[in-house]
Amino acid sequence: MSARIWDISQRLRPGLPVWPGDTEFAHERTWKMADGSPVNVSRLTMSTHSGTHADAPLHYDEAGLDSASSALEPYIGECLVVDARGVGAAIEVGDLPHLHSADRILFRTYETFPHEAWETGFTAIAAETIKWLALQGVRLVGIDTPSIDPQDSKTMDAHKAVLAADMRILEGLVLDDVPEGRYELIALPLPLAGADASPIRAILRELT
Ligand SMILES: N[C@@H](CC(=O)c1ccccc1NC=O)C(=O)O
Ligand SMILES: [Zn+2]
Ligand SMILES: [Zn+2]
Repeated sequence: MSARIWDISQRLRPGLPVWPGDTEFAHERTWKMADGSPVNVSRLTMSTHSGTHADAPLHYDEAGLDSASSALEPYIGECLVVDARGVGAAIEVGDLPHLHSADRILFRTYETFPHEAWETGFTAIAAETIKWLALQGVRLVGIDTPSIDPQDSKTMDAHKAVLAADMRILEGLVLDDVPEGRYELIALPLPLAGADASPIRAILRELT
């Protein structure tokens, strides 16, 4: 019996809700079998932060690594899924369970993931919480909302705290069907040279 897999990735399709003002998701057929081409080929137009994605340090640090340069270790390995529903504007240190040892933490904040509409006022992560997680040895933090900072943030305090601790970030996860607990995370960024983020196919696999 193979280990159970949870797909925690948004479906990338035209109409995907994106950050206000960001690039809409689109794909266009550039070679068509219907027109006699031997194959169908398409072109994608999308934001680096479309759907479920991994921020690269370059997103919040002009001198930071791009998506093609980051080590892969943070994005694959044991993780802890934490239910943070109802905590309000930001996940505070007091909202955290006793972590034991966790290298990667994923936070669920939505009762139901808003697949069809952009939701403002989403839950962020307080910078103090990022600093505390870094002291616990956490290398990667993930969340089901579009950002670890509030939508109107101009100082990006949580991203700056991630930078100071050289942690990695996943955003736009879909955790509705995932019970709290420990899993194997596989969520690798694409080697997109020069990119500030990368779409990912994020999955959780049951630990055996
Ligand atoms: N997923 C992004 C959201 C974000 O910061 C953003 C995305 C598109 C355009 C502007 C953005 N941020 C601030 O203006 C993040 O890393 O938080
Ligand atoms: Zn992002
Ligand atoms: Zn981010």
